[in-house]
Amino acid sequence: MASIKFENVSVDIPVFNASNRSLKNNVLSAATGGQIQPRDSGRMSVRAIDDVSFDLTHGTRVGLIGHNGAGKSTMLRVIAGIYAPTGGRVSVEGDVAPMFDIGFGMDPDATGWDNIILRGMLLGYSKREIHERAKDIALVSDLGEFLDMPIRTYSAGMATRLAFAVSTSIRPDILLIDEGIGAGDAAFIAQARERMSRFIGEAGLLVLASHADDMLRQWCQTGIWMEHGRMRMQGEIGEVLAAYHASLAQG
Ligand SMILES: Nc1ncnc2c1ncn2[C@@H]1O[C@H](COP(=O)(O)OP(=O)(O)OP(=O)(O)O)[C@@H](O)[C@H]1O
Repeated sequence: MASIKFENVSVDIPVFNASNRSLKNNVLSAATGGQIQPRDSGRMSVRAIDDVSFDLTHGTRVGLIGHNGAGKSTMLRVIAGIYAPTGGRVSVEGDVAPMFDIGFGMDPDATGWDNIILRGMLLGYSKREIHERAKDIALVSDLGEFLDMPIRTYSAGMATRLAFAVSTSIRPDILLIDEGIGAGDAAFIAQARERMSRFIGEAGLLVLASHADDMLRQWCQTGIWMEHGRMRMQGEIGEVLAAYHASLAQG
């Protein structure tokens, strides 16, 4: 059974080359971003997540809502184990498939075929399993003979196709999606959306960070509204979106 539990989780990201001079005292009133804090010896850090607690259980499809820099992507990275929390506790049960950081686990000098194996193993396949699936994945990517070429020769859209084909070949317990599916032409996006819908249906738990209301309403039943790294509201997706938009309208 898939589950994600955050207990008073905070994430501070140190920033080493920020200019103190450009940071105004009223920076917290800015509409975007996390909370910028001075650290010892003049260094700065951004509190991207601030004391967040929630409990997501199997069958939940939750949308992360909020302004630019509110902490949505950071939250997904913490769930994926890419960032460790600097405070609090995170427990995640189940296999996680992150559909972002699309170049993660890809080697630009290796061929498309080799990258299918590399990324597949990074997502938890055994060597044998990924070799068995490589042909199907290649078909989905629709990259034909380009699969014999190093992926540094691919366009951004072609690399996305490959990463997407590998990522959606697993059956995840937990699926993490950040915003749009990435670069691609209309035909690919249509195919990707269809494949994604099926993929979402198979996952035990979905966390989707997005600014697109239609996507959030279509795929999520509940929402978490983030503001400057804090959780402002959790509830039924329509209610959370309405409250979020009402706050934007007030300025
Ligand atoms: N690598 C990093 N170095 C420094 N600060 C970072 C880093 N990654 C994120 N942040 C900061 O953490 C805060 C939260 O960022 P995050 O990417 O989680 O926001 P978001 O809600 O996903 O935003 P968006 O909707 O624009 O994608 C922001 O203030 C951002 O500047």
